[in-house]
Formats: sequence, structure tokens, C-alpha cells
Amino acid sequence: MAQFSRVSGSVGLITLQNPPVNALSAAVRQGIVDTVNKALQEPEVKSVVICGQNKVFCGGADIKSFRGVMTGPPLIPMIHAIEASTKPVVAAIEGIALGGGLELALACHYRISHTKARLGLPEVTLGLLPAAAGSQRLPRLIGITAALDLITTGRHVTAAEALQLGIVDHVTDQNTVDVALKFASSVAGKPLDARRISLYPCPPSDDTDALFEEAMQRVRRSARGAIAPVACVQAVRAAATLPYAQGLEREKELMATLFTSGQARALQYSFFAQRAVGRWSMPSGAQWDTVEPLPVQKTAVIGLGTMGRGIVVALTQAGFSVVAVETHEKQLTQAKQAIEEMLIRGAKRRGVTPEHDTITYSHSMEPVANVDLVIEAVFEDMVLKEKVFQQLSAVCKPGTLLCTNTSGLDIDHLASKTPNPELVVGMHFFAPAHVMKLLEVVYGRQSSPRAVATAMQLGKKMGKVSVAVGNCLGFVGNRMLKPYMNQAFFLLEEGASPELVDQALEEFGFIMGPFRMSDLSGIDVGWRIRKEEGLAVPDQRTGQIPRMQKGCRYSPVGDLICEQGRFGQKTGQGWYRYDKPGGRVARPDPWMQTFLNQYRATHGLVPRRIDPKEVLERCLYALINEGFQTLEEGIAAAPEDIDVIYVFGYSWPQHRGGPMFYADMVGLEKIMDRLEHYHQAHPDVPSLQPCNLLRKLVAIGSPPIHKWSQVMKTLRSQL
Ligand SMILES: CCCCCC/C=C/CC(=O)SCCNC(=O)CCNC(=O)[C@H](O)C(C)(C)COP(=O)(O)OP(=O)(O)OC[C@H]1O[C@@H](n2cnc3c(N)ncnc32)[C@H](O)[C@@H]1OP(=O)(O)O
Repeated sequence: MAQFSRVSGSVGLITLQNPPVNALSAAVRQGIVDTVNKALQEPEVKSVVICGQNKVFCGGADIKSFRGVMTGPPLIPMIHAIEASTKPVVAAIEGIALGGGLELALACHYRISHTKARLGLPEVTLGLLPAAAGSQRLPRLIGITAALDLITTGRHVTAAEALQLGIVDHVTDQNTVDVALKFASSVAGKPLDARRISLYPCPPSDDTDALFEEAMQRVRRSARGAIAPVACVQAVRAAATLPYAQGLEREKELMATLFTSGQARALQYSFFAQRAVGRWSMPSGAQWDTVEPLPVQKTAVIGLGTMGRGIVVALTQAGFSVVAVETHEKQLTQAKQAIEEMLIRGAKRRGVTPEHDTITYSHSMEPVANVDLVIEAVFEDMVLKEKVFQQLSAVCKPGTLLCTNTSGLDIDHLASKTPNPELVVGMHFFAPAHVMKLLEVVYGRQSSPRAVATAMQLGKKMGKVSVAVGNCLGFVGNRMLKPYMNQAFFLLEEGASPELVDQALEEFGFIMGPFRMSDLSGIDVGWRIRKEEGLAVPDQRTGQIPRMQKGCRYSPVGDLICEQGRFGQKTGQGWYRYDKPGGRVARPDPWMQTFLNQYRATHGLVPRRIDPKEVLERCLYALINEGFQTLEEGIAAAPEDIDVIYVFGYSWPQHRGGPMFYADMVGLEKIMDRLEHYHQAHPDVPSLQPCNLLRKLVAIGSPPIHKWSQVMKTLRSQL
């Protein structure tokens, strides 16, 4: 909807009304068409201002409507009608002008923005391009290079940057609508041709071909198979090389392909999934909108290794005071310096002053006594963590929330060591903790809903995408990774090389395949865990690590690599070789080929040719099957939770939505059939056996992903 009023006798004020972001729904577009016509027809109206209700200009097209039949007036004729208006039209931009919202503003003859507004064309993040003439108008207004940057990244700019780039004409910290009304009145009757962007030539550049070639290479490198950034470059190229009308045709053509693509569907699903995870629930029925978080101002972090340092930085940047505790004096000094440097770099990047005076460094627990929330981030060792939790229980004031940063240890066990287990939750940060967006908030059997609500809110304030999950070995993310990694190891045994497995998964869209990733994070990390689990231990009789453990196939290849001191990048050798310890460039290692040949010969394994399709099916379907298992058990509450975890924590390509969305796209029946096929070939690998929920979903006709929750409820109630 859009409301029309006349202000000071001669200025027509059009207010978009569609909370919360005044998205351009069919009704809003119809409202704009009607009110613009009214303004043009009323002789008393000499100029027009367009603004948004509740100090929000416009968040763009209504993304929810993309999956249905599009109704209402189309955007492009509306935009052209505004630009062609004989009366000056001024956009009063408050809050946001994004996507179609900015395209609407670009149709206006003048743009006035509040200092705090953010502007951008984020369509690429939804698998689209700015197809309401944005790809043709922005380059004409601000030049090719700046337009390419904004359109291919979708980044939002501040009002100050928008002014510098020439997107807006004026920035104010006053009431923007009042300023715009006054300005509109002052330009009534002035000629408008010089204000119509479609009439501008695209500013020439020195070497257009080279510029676009370079831009295309850049987006292809970072897009990991995403098609929208490539289409964005093509659309801007049309703006640079074709007359406006032909450029628009090209924009339309490119958009038509994107709009119906699986990638656009995946990215739009991901947009809503990120918001859905905030509406968390626990098996007890407690949920986000019925529980009040505890107030948190003062926090503490115990242990200032890599994770602890990142957490201190994230908390400080979010405005919390932090007591940073490290018992080793030398480590404390080093941590202090590292944290200060990270804060300075972060502040520089964000254009603010660094916030260090809110951190108190301490080598003892005493200053923790009056904090509201503690995050323990000591080494991943249960005995050590138990000790810290006992100390915290003795020191902290009553009601302090105790969080443990762990990637998989048992929250219930740790909680049982404290007098108030209801105040214990897990917080699984991802390294580097001040950069990575994901946070798994893990509730134990006794964690109170208020404790979970508080941790979720803290995560949100730290700018994280927080997902509440149940307690089990590895929680959701690492638990699903285990069958994926196992398949990667088995494939090596059967004839694949680390390069072949990595390449298949990198072509799928992962930033790194499992072996390059394992070299980066340290192969010894998994080795230590497997030893603790009693897996990577040689049989006393044969001296070899058994290839069957607890009745299941087990591959010791990772353990044997570690026994050679090959821990990955840090030792200069792992699945690959590096030019030096700490080197980053992975090169195939002939040693590995020889090692694998010998290993296969020792165990009577006859290598066979493995194709990338098998790599993808075995690694991904095993991971997906585990995802269904976590849903069945209620460890993950919804498929969106898993997908957000994988996209933000495990580099699953966002244009493929996440593992569960991908399963829906591939077809559940196919996933089940292929799992059964591989399970038949490898009956000693139980993670290849389709789980109950997957079977049940297939049995009822493979309903689409948004209907799985209902099936899960029924299934759980039957258990
Ligand atoms: C061939 C066919 C041609 C079709 C032409 C199609 C043209 C497309 C051009 C476009 O405009 S695409 C859309 C471009 N806009 C965006 O990408 C903006 C997306 N939104 C955001 O980035 C953020 O929501 C925000 C606007 C920056 C606000 O962030 P904030 O953190 O303050 O709030 P949220 O929790 O994110 O959002 C609140 C609420 O609003 C919903 N929402 C936001 N934007 C839209 C939108 N454009 N359409 C529909 N709904 C939107 C969001 O889902 C939240 O809803 P909830 O129910 O409360 O979770």
C-alpha cells in the first residue's frame, strides 16, 4: 500500500506502507502507481516526495512472493513512469534502500538520505540481478567500476559512501522527510532532463574489455559455481556497451534465467532459513517468544588460546565488558597483544575507534566473581574443563550463566559438575571466533530455557547466526562431518587420491575439500579424538590399527599419516606437501601415492578407478543421512537449522542452500536409493544405511522441505 497526502499545499507526499521493511508487494506497487498518477494529475501538486513508513524507505521486492505467481503492476514501467514525470520526484531515504527499493530511488530525480541509512543492490545474494533497471542505471550514475563492485557483491553502503559515489545528492541528520519536502518545493518547475539517469551515457573507461575480463575472472574465482555474479557482470557490460533500451532487454533476458534457477531458490531459502533459526525451540516446548533472556552486561572468557582470543574480540566489539582470564603469565601477555591488534584491525575495517578499555586481563579467577556470563574456552579436554567449571562454581555470583566453548564434548557431563546445571550451556564457536558467523548454542538435558535464550541473544548481539541444538557427540555440525570424513578415507583405501576427492567436492562448491581442510585445521586434531575414543589404537597381537572397530569398517589412514609426523600445514606435510611448515600452497605429494599403494597392498585392497560422481554421492549422501538422523532424534529442530550450520560453519556453498535443501532438490528417493546401493556394497558401514526419517519421507511421497517438520513431529510422537 502507499498513502498520498499533500503537504504545504504543493508537495505530494507518497508514503510506502508495508511493515516491517516496506517491501514492494503487489499492493505496494499498485499503491505507488495510483499515487504517482494522482500526484501528476492534481494541478496543485508541483513536486513529489516518496518516503517509507516508520523511517524505513524500502527493502526491495517482496522476496516471499517470488515463489508464487507474480501479480500486480511490474516494476520497470512503474520506474519509467516516475522518471518520466514532469514534476520533480524526490526520494527521502531513511533506514534502508535495498534492491528494488534503491531502484525505485534511482527512478526519482533527486535522492536525499539520512546519515544512518544503508543502500545497496543485494539481489546477487538472492541469486538474482538488479532487474528493475538497476544494472543499467547504476553504472550510468556512478561509473562501471563502482557499479560492478556494488552489484556483484551486493554489499550495502553507508549514506556517506553513497554520497561520495554519487548515488545520493544530499545526506542529512535531520528529519529526512522534512528536508526532502523543503527541497522538493524548491525544485518545482525546474527542468528535469539532466536528472533522468536513463538518458545519461555510461561513463567511458580506459579499456572496457580488459575491465570486464578482469571482473569476470574475479567473480568466477570467488563465486564457487554461483551463476548470479557472472550474470551481474554480463548485465553491467550491457550497460557499458549498449544503448539503454537494449541494455534493459539484456537485463531482462539474464534475469529470466536466474529467476527460475535452482540457485535463486536455494539462496532465497537460505535468506529465510537464517531468520528462521532465531525462532528456536527446545524439545520441552520452550521457545524463543515465550522466554525472557537474562540481562548480560559483564562477561568473562577463561582461556586465551586462539578461540578465547577471538571470543574476547567478538564480545568487546559487541559492546560487552570482558574479564579475560589466562593462568599462564606468558600466554596472557601474548594474548593481550594479539587481542589489541585484532581490535585495532577490526576498528580500522569498520571505521570506528578501537574499544580496548572494556577488557580486564587477569591471571586469576577472582575478577570473574561479579560477571553475568562466563565463556570457558580452555583446551578441549574434559578433565581440564571440569576443573575450570568447579572453580567457576565456587567464584561466580549466584545466577551466573556458565557457557563452555566446545566442539563436541558432553554438556550434560560438564553441567553435572556444577551445583546449577540449569545455568550451563554449550557455545560452539568456529575459528576464528571473531570472524566466523556461526554459533551452535547447545542445550543439555537440564539447561533452562532462560539460559538458552540468553546464549542465543548474546550470539545475536555478537553478530552471529546462532542455532540452538541438542547435546550429542559432535552436536550437529561435527557429528554430520564424521560420516563425510569416513567416506573420504574409505575412498582413499579404494583407489582415490586426496586430490581427486578434494577436487570433486571443491567443484561442488566447498571452499576446500576434506583433505585440504584437514591439512589446514591439523590432522592431529581428529587423531587425538580417535585415540581418546579408543579407535586409533594398534591391536596388541598384530601391532596394526584394526580396520574393523565395534563391528564397523574403520580406516586408519589418517592415524598412520599422523604417526609419520605429518599433521598438515603446520608441519609442512600432511595429505599434501607444502614448501615449509606453515606454508599455505598445497601440492600433491608423490610420497602419499607410494604410501597409499603400500597401504592397499598390505591390506589386500585392489585399487579401482573412482569417478567424481561417486565421491559426491558417498561423501554428501552419508552426511545428509546423518542430518536426517539428527532431525529424527530432535538434536536439530528443523532442516533450516542444519542448513544454516553447514553454510555458515562448514563452507557448504550457499547457492546450494545447505545439505537438507540439496537433498530436497536432488530428490529424497534418489538419495535413499543411492545410499542403499552403497550400503549393499559396504554393509560394514552403517552410516550408509538410510535412516528411518528418510525412509518415512520417501514412503509418503517425498514431501517438500517445508513439510518435513510435520512428519518429524508424527515420527517422534510414535517413538
Ligand atoms: C522476472 C521477474 C522480475 C521480478 C523482479 C524482482 C526484483 C527483485 C529486486 C529485489 O528487490 S530483490 C530484494 C532485495 N532486497 C533485499 O535483499 C533485502 C533483504 N532484507 C534484508 O537484507 C534485511 O531483512 C534488512 C532489510 C536489511 C533488515 O534487516 P533486519 O536485521 O533489520 O531485519 P530482518 O530480520 O532481516 O527482517 C525483518 C523481517 O522482514 C523480512 N524481510 C526483509 N526484507 C524482505 C523483503 N525484501 N521481502 C520480504 N520480506 C523481507 C524478513 O524476512 C523478516 O521477516 P520475519 O518474518 O520477521 O523473519
